Amino acid sequence: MILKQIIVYSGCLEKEVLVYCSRKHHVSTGLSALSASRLSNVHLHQEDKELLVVNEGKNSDGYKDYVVRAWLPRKIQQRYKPFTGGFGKTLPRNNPPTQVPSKQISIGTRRMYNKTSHNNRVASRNKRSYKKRFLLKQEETENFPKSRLPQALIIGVKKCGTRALLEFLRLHPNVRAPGPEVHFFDKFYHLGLEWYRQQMPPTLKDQLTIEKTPSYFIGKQVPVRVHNMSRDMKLLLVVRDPVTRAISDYTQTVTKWPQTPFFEKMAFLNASTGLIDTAWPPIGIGVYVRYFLLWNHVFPPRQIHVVSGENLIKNPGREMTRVQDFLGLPRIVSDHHFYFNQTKGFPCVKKSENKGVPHCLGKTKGRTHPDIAPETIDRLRDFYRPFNQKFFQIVGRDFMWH
Ligand SMILES: Nc1ncnc2c1ncn2[C@@H]1O[C@H](COP(=O)(O)OS(=O)(=O)O)[C@@H](OP(=O)(O)O)[C@H]1O
Repeated sequence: MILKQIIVYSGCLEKEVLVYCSRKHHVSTGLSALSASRLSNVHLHQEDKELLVVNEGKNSDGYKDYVVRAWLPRKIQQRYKPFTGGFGKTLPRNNPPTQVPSKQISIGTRRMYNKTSHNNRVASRNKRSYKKRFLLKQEETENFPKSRLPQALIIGVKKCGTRALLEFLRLHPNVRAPGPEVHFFDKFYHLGLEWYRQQMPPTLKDQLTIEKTPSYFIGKQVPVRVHNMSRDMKLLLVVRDPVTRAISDYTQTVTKWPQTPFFEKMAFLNASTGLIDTAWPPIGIGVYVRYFLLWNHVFPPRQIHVVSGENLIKNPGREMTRVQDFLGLPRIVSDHHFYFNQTKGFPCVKKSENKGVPHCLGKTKGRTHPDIAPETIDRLRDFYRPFNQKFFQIVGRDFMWH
C-alpha cells in the first residue's frame, strides 16, 4: 500500500484529501481510508473523524484511489495550499502524482488552535462552520424525503402580508414550509443548524423549503447569520404603506393588551409639536430603508425580491407570478387559485392540497383597524416620505404610497 500523494483541492466549501491505496485494501469509511494509507502525518480529532466521508472509490492501474472529504475551516484550507497539485482542479485520472508532501499535515482544529483563548474561540467558530458545511453538503447530495434547511426565507416585514404570501406559496406543489414562525436566526440561533433543520417539513430534493419569520427583517445580526448558513439564500420581503402597517401593528397590540393608550398617544412624543416617536416599534419598523440597507450590504439585489403587500391583496395572481419567477419555480399559482371574499375584504384561496374547500386566512389576519384622525395620517405620511423615496430608489420600484 503506497500513499502516492495527498492532494487537497478546493471547490468552494470543502477540501478533498485524495488517498491512493493498493487494490487489496478495502476502504469503507473516511477513517479507514486514512489509516489504510498509513497517513501517519495526518492527525484527526474525534469530531473531525465524524466529518470524514469516502466519496467514491475508483480503480486505476495498480491502485485504488479514494476521495476522502473533509470539511475544513477556511484558515486551515489555506495551509494546504503549498501541497495542491492545482488549486481547484481534480487530479488527472491516469497520471497519479509521485511527489509526497514532506510537511506535517493536520486535519482538524483543536491542535492548531488551542494555544490561546482567542485561538480557541476561532477554533470553535471554525468547527461550527465546517459542521455547517457538512450539513449543507448533505442537503445537496441526497434525494429522499427529509427535512432540509430552507433555500428561501420570508424575512418580513411584520404586518405587511407575510402570512398571506406563505400560504399562497404553499399552494405550489414544489414548495414546503413549516406552519409556525421558527425564529431561528433571531431567537434560537444558539440551538444550531441541526435543530433548525429539524423544524422543517420533509421535502424531496427538487422541492423548495421556505421559512417565514417577519422579525428577521429588523434583526441586526440576522443578515450575516443567514449568509453564513447559505450565501445563495433567496430572500422575500413583503412591504406595504408604512402608515397602514403601523396601524395594523397597533391593532394587534391592542388585541393583546386592551389597555394600550390611543394610537396618537403612542405615535407622537409631543402631540402639539407633532414630534414622532420613532422608538415605538410600530413606527420605527416602517422606516424600511434603515433595515433594508443591512440586508443589502450582505446579499446582492438579485437575491432579494420585494413583494408589494398592496398587490398581494388587490392582485394576488400577478404578484405570485413574480414571486414564482424569482424563486425559479414553474408558474403554477395563478388567479385561478383565488377569489375575493367580500365579508373578509381580502382574497381567499379556492382550494389547496390540504383543504379541498375555499378558505381564508385566520381571524388574526384582516382585523378591523381603529379610526385614526386624518391629520395624524398626514403627519405620518410626511414623516415616512423621504425614507420611502430612498427605499424605492434602492429597490428600483415605486410602491406609490402617497
Ligand atoms: N389574503 C389576506 N387575508 C388576510 N389578511 C391579508 C391578506 N393579504 C394580506 N393581508 C394583510 O396581512 C396583514 C398581516 O400581515 P402578516 O401576515 O405579515 O402579519 S404577521 O407579521 O405575521 O403578524 C393583515 O393585517 P391586518 O389587516 O391588520 O390584520 C392584512 O392586512
